[in-house]
Amino acid sequence: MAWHSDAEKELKKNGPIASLSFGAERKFAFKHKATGEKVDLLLAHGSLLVMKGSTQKHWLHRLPPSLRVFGLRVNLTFRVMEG
Ligand SMILES: O=C(O)CCC(=O)C(=O)O
Ligand SMILES: [Fe+2]
Repeated sequence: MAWHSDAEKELKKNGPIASLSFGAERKFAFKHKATGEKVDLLLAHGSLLVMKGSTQKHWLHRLPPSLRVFGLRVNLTFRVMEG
C-alpha cells in the first residue's frame, strides 16, 4: 500500500480513526509530511491503532511491502463520517 493520509472528503475533519488488526502481524509506518521523520509500528494480532486530531494533516502512513507474509490478516477500520 502506497503512502497516503486518510482524507476522503466524507470524513469528519480531525475525527479519530480506529484500526483493529487480527491475524498475521504487519509493519505500519508513518512519515511526517514536512520533515520526513519516520515512525514504524508493528500491528500485532488484536492491536488497536487510534489516529487522532491532526495526524492525517501532518503524517502519511502505509503498510510497507513485506517480503514474507505469514498467514491471513484482517483489518477493521472505524472512521467518523460527516455530511
Ligand atoms: O490495513 C491497515 O492497517 C490500514 C490500511 C489503511 O491505511 C487504510 O485503509 O486507509
Ligand atoms: Fe490509511
